[in-house]
Amino acid sequence: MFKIQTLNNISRNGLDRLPANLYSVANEVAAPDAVLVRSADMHKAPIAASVKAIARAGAGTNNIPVAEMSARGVPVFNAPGANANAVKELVVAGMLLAARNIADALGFVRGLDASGDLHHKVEAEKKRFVGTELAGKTLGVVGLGAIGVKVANAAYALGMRVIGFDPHMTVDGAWQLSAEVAKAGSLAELFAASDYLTFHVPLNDKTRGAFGTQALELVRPGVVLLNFAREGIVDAAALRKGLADGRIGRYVSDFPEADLLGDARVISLPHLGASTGEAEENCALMVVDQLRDFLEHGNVRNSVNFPETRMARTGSARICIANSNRPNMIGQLSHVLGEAGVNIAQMHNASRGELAYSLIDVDSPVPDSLVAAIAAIDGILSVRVIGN
Ligand SMILES: NC(=O)c1ccc[n+]([C@@H]2O[C@H](COP(=O)([O-])OP(=O)(O)OC[C@H]3O[C@@H](n4cnc5c(N)ncnc54)[C@H](O)[C@@H]3O)[C@@H](O)[C@H]2O)c1
Ligand SMILES: O=C(O)[C@H](O)COP(=O)(O)O
Repeated sequence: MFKIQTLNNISRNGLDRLPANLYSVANEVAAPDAVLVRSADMHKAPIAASVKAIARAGAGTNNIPVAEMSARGVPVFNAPGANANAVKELVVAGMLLAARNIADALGFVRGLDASGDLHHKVEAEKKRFVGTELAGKTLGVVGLGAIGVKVANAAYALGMRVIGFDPHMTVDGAWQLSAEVAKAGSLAELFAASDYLTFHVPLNDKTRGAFGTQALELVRPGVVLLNFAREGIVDAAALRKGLADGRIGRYVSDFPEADLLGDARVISLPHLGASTGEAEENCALMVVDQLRDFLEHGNVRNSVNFPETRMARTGSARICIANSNRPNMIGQLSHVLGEAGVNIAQMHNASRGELAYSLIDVDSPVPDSLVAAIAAIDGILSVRVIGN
């Protein structure tokens, strides 16, 4: 029986894919085998030594101590693209909210006194909310991954000119991107050309503050800045300076900030990007399937720290080993197996950066003494036996 701890609400349809005879699922679990999480901050509390995998039912994994998990030989999974359409739709809504002054206009109507001539009040005041159209404006998209590509294509379909920047774009992403989206040679070029600017990059040491004081010098006065990625992508000081001097016309964000709540130029949503029934279900289905494949077979799909590793089972016991990616690890492993008289039926080894992962199917049961001998090899991060 595998014990799964959920740190957030996970879509029921996903959890229903965990058969009750094999899995128990709860919020509070002693010694869980795996954790299912969305945005809960896993940096704050220690992660139990029993945890063999963490599955993020969403895209961003900055709430998970991925490097620490790598050092422990624990894979972190996510659900690439599973919530991208939901975010795309909200970004389009965000551009429209800003362009047409919709939040202010709604506030005005909500505050109207129902008595008297409503029609007159509406017609007299509507000039306060005159907006602009998206068509013909230029959108700059930073990060052309699952979300950025969809946003770029949608904006083009709305009649916008679109320019994008992503130095690490995948071939799949390039196939999906409209040929009409122009490629910016640099961030500076993109900043200078954009009426609307949207970020769709993960938060990490390279992207933190990607919109900072330098960007502020380059952007068009009155630019509409959209941040549906992560709060830290937009530098706090640059944002406040840009709003104060009018360089930033509007800031539309999924991450409300306390001191900007009352600022009419700031439109904040409560981290709603992926909050649709469809996206929540897509994410949960994807990561639950990946988690099961890992726990039951050791296979790795869509991990952010482990290499893709899949091998059909031979029906015998399987040893799953994560180790530091350095010379002679396989040599030492096969030596230890040979010493224990255990024959390798088939094996698959893959590496990613500093980590390597092996699946070894063997012809006979794996004694505890062999597991201990493998674990004792210098550089072994984790070892697990399935189907003994
Ligand atoms: N608001 C929400 O609810 C919500 C929902 C989903 C994702 N997100 C955030 O959006 C991010 C992107 O999601 P995604 O599904 O598109 O991820 P993704 O991995 O498909 O795409 C990210 C893209 O950013 C690019 N990139 C990385 N560093 C870059 C840099 N320095 N400059 C330019 N491009 C760079 C990558 O090459 C990749 O193409 C997530 O990491 C997450 O933080 C937010
Ligand atoms: O990175 C993500 O997938 C989003 O930020 C969604 O977060 P959520 O699952 O907490 O809605």
